[in-house]
Amino acid sequence: MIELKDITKVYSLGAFGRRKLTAVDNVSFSIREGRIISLIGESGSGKTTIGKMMLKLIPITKGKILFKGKDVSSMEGDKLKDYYRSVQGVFQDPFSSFNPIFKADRIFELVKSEFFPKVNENEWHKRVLNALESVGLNPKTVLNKFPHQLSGGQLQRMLIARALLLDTKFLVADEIISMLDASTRIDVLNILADLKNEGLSILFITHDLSLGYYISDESIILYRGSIMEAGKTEKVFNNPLHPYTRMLLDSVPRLDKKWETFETPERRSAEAYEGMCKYYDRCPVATKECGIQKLIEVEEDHHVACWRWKNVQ
Ligand SMILES: Nc1ncnc2c1ncn2[C@@H]1O[C@H](COP(=O)(O)OP(=O)(O)OP(=O)(O)O)[C@@H](O)[C@H]1O
Repeated sequence: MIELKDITKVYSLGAFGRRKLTAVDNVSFSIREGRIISLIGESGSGKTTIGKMMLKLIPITKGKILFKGKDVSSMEGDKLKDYYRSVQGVFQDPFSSFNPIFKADRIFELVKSEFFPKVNENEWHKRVLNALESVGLNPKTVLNKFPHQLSGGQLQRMLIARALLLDTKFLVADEIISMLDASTRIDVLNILADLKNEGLSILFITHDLSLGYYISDESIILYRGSIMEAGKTEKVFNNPLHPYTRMLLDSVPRLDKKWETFETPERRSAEAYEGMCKYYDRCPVATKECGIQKLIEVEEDHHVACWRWKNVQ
């Protein structure tokens, strides 16, 4: 349904934009209907940049994004509007998506005036009630309230309801539960799982491995803008073959284990990894032969960007 082909994003930095930063480097993946893919990586690995390019919030430097086979970058006017009926995003901080001086349900009125001006008020009200109920919200508790009178979890669910009003087929969910407390997190995760069962596809952006494992069919592990490992979630998590994925999984705190210090390999110097694998400076199994790595299929539905994957213990 949505396909990223060799996507690269280079940001210009500094006063005259002379310094360049490659935030996303030749990334390709696709998401089919009714699937959840987790995009997992530490801060700065390029997750949000990928989500923003998919939502056309920032331009792509190189590569293509196809939605149902059509190039997204050339969409304008009515075609772009159609795209936004199908593809929507929900972001980490629900408070920043609401204007504090207006009631929170104004987000629904804006959807109506922008996308459904001809739908009559009664019909629209019914649609809003349905959307709220499908994300587990009682309309009486959330309608007619200002954002500060609602909790982060309620606001986040209202944003998901807003996306549903648009008949969304694909949702970019960028760290949407990081700011919620544990019990609300599970509620929102379960809502996403229900929506997936109804055919919604989701790019679930997270730095939290356990959330990715809990919810997704497939997982992509990103490091410095490149995919290190990707595949079916069970394969990536139960048989991690990239040293970076191993390191990430080893650093997840476990309830049955007390904290202990790990020996981290000494970092190699930054110059030493010019033309080398992106993980070269931290990798415990790296050798001087580790050039720029491409994804290799190591088994069905499991790809790893490490030629030494057999040496990863
Ligand atoms: N507008 C921008 N201009 C310049 N550099 C940017 C811009 N936006 C992001 N970056 C840089 O691009 C890299 C990737 O950022 P991005 O926000 O995509 O990462 P992330 O994995 O989503 O991180 P986080 O989990 O902290 O949100 C980072 O080094 C960041 O500093």
